[in-house]
Amino acid sequence: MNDLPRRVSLREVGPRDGLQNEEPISTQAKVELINALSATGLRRVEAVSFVHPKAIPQMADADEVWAQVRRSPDVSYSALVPNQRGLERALAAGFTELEVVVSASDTHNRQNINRTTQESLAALPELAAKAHEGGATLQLIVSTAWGCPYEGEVPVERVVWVARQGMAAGIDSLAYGDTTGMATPTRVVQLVGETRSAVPDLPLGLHFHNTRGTGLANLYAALQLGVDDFDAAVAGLGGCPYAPGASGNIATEEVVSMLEDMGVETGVDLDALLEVAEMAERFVGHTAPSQVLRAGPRSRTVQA
Ligand SMILES: CC(=O)SCCNC(=O)CCNC(=O)[C@H](O)C(C)(C)COP(=O)(O)OP(=O)(O)OC[C@H]1O[C@@H](n2cnc3c(N)ncnc32)[C@H](O)[C@@H]1OP(=O)(O)O
Ligand SMILES: CC(=O)CC(=O)O
Repeated sequence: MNDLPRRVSLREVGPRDGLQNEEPISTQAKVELINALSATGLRRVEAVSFVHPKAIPQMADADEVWAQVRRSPDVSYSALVPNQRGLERALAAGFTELEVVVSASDTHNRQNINRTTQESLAALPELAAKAHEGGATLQLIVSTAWGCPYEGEVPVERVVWVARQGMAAGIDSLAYGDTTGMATPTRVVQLVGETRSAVPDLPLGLHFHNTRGTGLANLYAALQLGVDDFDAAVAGLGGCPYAPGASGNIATEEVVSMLEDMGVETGVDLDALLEVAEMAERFVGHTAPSQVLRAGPRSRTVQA
């Protein structure tokens, strides 16, 4: 086994990515979910997105949710934005960590953001400047980084070109989104390698969906390259309503269960997280994809 990072930083995206693909749940339930996640040892939570309420009705109450969350001093909360209006709303709400999403493939960007990739990228320098003026950091999340549900393959050069544009625009960090779970370990190694050559100083996080069952294998491949920053969603919820076939993120409790057993610290209390995963499942009203939620932690035994 290659040397692995001693510790990883997990960003919990359940309250945003997890809930954007479900029937809307109440503001109160969202607040309870974020509060409960904040008490599990998770240090980063993407709480809401400031998008058009017609595009994603599930996030229409982002301001109310954020106003009611009991903010833990141990947790950094962030918000996803698609454009300048979203960024202004997020700054006005008091967020100091923002993510802007741009897809590497034009077709998904048009479906999702109603702009070409180039149009979204052209807006980035101003977004980064406005974020910094407002005292916030801005991460660029490049969606469809390993493939697009409309266009299929997305060339690595295209994805790296988007990353370079982001760096030139002044973003603080980069994340790649595997929107519909098209990554495999080989493709992860290739894209991470090319990205490190192209933008070596840009901190890189990875956001995997488990649509094709390769989520944890992808994470492990990245871990072996020293990547130590990952998104995951409680109970394995998630998916983009503008990406047909998209399904859940890698489940946070699966990531924590695997990593802790491998000696990689996450800082997360697995038992506490599993209770929150049960809560999330209750809130969405159906069985969630997480397998650790079904099977329980490795320490769980049954009577012989
Ligand atoms: C891979 C993933 O999971 S990404 C996350 C999931 N996907 C998403 O969240 C999709 C988000 N997409 C969107 O919200 C929309 O497509 C947008 C806002 C980006 C673009 O929509 P457009 O209709 O092109 O917006 P446009 O700039 O033309 O503005 C139209 C109206 O929307 C308003 N608007 C624009 N952006 C926002 C925003 N972020 N929040 C609220 N209202 C907005 C404008 O003020 C304008 O209002 P007006 O008609 O009263 O003047
Ligand atoms: C912003 C995201 O949610 C990333 C993705 O899934 O492409």
